[in-house]
Amino acid sequence: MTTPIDWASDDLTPPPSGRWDLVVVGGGTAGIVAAKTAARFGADVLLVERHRTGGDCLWTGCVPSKSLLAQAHEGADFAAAMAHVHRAVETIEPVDSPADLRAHGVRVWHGTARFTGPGSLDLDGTTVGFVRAVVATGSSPVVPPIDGLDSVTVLTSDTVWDLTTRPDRLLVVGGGPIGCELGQAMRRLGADVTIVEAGERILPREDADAAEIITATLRADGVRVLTSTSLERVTDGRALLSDGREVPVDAVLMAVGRRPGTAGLGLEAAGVATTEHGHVQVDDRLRTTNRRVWAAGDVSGHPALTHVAGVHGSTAATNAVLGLRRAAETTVVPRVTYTSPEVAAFGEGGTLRPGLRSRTIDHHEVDRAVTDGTTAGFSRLVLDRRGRVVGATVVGPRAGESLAEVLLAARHGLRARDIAASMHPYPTHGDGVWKAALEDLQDQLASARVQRVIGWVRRLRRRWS
Ligand SMILES: Cc1cc2nc3c(=O)[nH]c(=O)nc-3n(C[C@H](O)[C@H](O)[C@H](O)COP(=O)(O)OP(=O)(O)OC[C@H]3O[C@@H](n4cnc5c(N)ncnc54)[C@H](O)[C@@H]3O)c2cc1C
Ligand SMILES: NC(=O)c1ccc[n+]([C@@H]2O[C@H](COP(=O)([O-])OP(=O)(O)OC[C@H]3O[C@@H](n4cnc5c(N)ncnc54)[C@H](O)[C@@H]3O)[C@@H](O)[C@H]2O)c1
Repeated sequence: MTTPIDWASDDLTPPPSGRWDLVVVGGGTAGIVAAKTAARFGADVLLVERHRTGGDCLWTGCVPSKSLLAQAHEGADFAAAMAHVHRAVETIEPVDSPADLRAHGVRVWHGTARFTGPGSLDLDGTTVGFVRAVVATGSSPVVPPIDGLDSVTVLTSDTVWDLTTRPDRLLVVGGGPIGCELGQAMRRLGADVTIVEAGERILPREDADAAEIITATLRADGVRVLTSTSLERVTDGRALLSDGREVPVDAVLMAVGRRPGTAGLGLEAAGVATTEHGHVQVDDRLRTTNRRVWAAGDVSGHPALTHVAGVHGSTAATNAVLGLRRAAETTVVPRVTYTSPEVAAFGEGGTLRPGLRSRTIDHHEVDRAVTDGTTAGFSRLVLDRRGRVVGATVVGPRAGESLAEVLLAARHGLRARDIAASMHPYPTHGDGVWKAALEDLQDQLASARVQRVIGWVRRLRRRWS
């Protein structure tokens, strides 16, 4: 996406080689939130961004993908959909702009940062010192070497937004959130789409029942979903798959995961260690092996999600500037795949650990799903022995929104009966979660112990009256 960034002349002049309270490397969600948080605490903050502030989420991730999906679900044509994508990015861009960072008291510099020591950075030839630093350099798509790939158009989530015409036949490699979202969007925009997933099912992080519904929906849309399959090579415009199948293709979209952004960052010079997967190694407070350096966002190995990057960016900056010891949130971390229907989940799920129970409401029992004709889905709560909410999966329209109350409940140790006790508007999709909580409450009430107490109270009342 080529929308230019409005850098001020100040952003293009290297900052004075002084010592900053906090230097933030990377101007994506994690870096922006870290820098603004630190500036709010009165720190002298320098943010260094080598490409464009806003990072992956704004330019190549959440914003364009959700814009494309919205248009695809409406049945727009490709050109109109892409025009909407670009408008949405331009509309949101000012919130992440250098101007907005400056308005928050952050000094912004457009250039590349590289650590030269435990308290110093090289900024394209200028050395600056720091008391503390936050690494927020994000991640980038992995493109595995595959024979003949250079004979077709190879797309990633970085480049797909530059397309001006729709590829007629698209092979998507990888059935994770990117492959499913973009695969469904491109199919609904008219492309012939095949998704090949090496694992036994798509969306491997999600509940198997959720993955089954998304597989069925994609197939109903006309997407070829091939699991336990990978791309072997490309010859003469045909993709040769591991199951022996040949699929004609115009373009291949690589969606097989991401690589943390640590190359050329000079982390060794700073004494910042990385994990075996190449992420910056952080402790539970997001501090690296250099006590003056913190890390947040995709580069840290925590789930690669914008809300995680933002919340952790704030935690890292707060710990760095104020010397607090706040632990990074890792338990109540929601994730949503924005296919139609959406898959929203957090916490415990899948095969349940001993002591946990689940309550599932099929959306055939949710009146709003019936009225809207969107019954492919379910709401599932996972509860501990005391009935506290420790996980959930919702599959359905706007499932991400249905998750909000469950997240609040989990964060505050509330029980299913607390959700059951709060009146919900009728008819909404949120009825699925409410009904799951009510069902659990009714089962508790039906237990022998509770029935004995109820019988005793009844007999007592009869005697008194
Ligand atoms: C297609 C797609 C859809 C997505 N959809 C969602 C979604 O719906 N919801 C969700 O929660 N998440 C989504 N994500 C994930 C989300 O975009 C990322 O988790 C989030 O943007 C990560 O933010 P970050 O700040 O860690 O990194 P980034 O946004 O990648 O920012 C890192 C920045 O650091 C800069 N940088 C790197 N090295 C240097 C250096 N040496 N010097 C200076 N600057 C440097 C880069 O230029 C970049 O701007 C999606 C991702 C993709 C690809
Ligand atoms: N809605 C959202 O929140 C959203 C949307 C898109 C991306 N994201 C973030 O971006 C991250 C990256 O997404 P992603 O989908 O690229 O990666 P991913 O790691 O989540 O999924 C990659 C998929 O590709 C499969 N795979 C790996 N190698 C393969 C091969 N050679 N052939 C076929 N299949 C192969 C994996 O089994 C996996 O299912 C996500 O983990 C997520 O955190 C979030």
